[in-house]
Amino acid sequence: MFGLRPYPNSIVMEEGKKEMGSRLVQELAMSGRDAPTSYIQRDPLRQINSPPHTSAQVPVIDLNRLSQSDGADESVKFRDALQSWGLFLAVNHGIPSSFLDEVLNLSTEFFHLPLEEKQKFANLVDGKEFKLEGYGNDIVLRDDQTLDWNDRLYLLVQPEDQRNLDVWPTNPVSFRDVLHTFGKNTQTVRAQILRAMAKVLELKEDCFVKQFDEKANMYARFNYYPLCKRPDLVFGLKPHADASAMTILLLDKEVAGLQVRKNAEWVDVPVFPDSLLVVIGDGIEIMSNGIFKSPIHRVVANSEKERLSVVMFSALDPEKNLEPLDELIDETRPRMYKTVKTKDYLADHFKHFAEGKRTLDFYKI
Ligand SMILES: O=C(O)CCC(=O)C(=O)O
Ligand SMILES: [Fe+2]
Repeated sequence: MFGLRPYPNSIVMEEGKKEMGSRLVQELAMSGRDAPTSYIQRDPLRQINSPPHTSAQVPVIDLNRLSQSDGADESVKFRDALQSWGLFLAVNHGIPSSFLDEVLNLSTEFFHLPLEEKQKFANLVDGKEFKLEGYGNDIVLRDDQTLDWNDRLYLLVQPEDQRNLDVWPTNPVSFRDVLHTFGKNTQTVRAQILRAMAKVLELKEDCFVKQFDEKANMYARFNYYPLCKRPDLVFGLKPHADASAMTILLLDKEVAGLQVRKNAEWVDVPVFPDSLLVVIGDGIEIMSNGIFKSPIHRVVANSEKERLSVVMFSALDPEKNLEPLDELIDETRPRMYKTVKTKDYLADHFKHFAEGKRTLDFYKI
């Protein structure tokens, strides 16, 4: 989804709306009843079952080769992936596969806990005050909002001193430690990618990496997609672009479902064990002055298998301005986006996501 914390980070939902939003999808799925109308896609342009027609395949990039002196061909692939796809599957990223398995297993264990156990970390207080962090589902801001068929756990991971441990699960017991380590690992992978981005644009190596200072935000979003009886009518996650600067995802090892929009078609992101999926967010699209693309993507629901993803969103310090790098503006490539404070962009995105609009469009010059 949008991924990041809006400001303020706690909102009281209106009467009527809270009934729409306070049910967990897992409960709905277990009840065996049909999906409530609030989950049904009403927009005819958003056909769910449009099967991918294309033979285009999501690029796979070897991160280790990118940094080596003989990695020129990999750099060409990398640049093309960022410009024409806005995402790629990263292999040789340096995180041991046994650790990635642990992250996925613990996440599954959490979602399989009894409801009362998970509710201890709920994002909804007294059934109406919606907190951005914690376990639950979408805040409902509008009567005509279409909800998504997933429950999630959403946690600020960095800066470390701003963590809200009240909503960090203590069950499974190693959950917190593993998330802490995964956050550090993701940060290392992020730095590797940001340096490689600078290199392919022939810029100073640290020009992107230095934007992510110690106040930069990293959020984890654990998405759980229960079985859905009507995947033809309901999205696991509706089409959106990420408002982050960069998103690094650990996807389910067995069940696909994520699709990316490419050349006016939906392309499946394949199951690819031990890889990480790297998605450019609006932040990097803006900083790169539109050279790198923040792609539209969505998750289709599944009537036979549940699915899980662990998503790490990176954004700048909320107080920092988001704007194109000076080095990427000239007469041939004029500035394409207005300057906006990161926290204002995120707040806007939060509103636009509920309305089904794309935030980036409001900042184009
Ligand atoms: O679950 C997935 O595969 C994608 C999740 C996603 O796009 C998001 O959380 O922003
Ligand atoms: Fe996303």
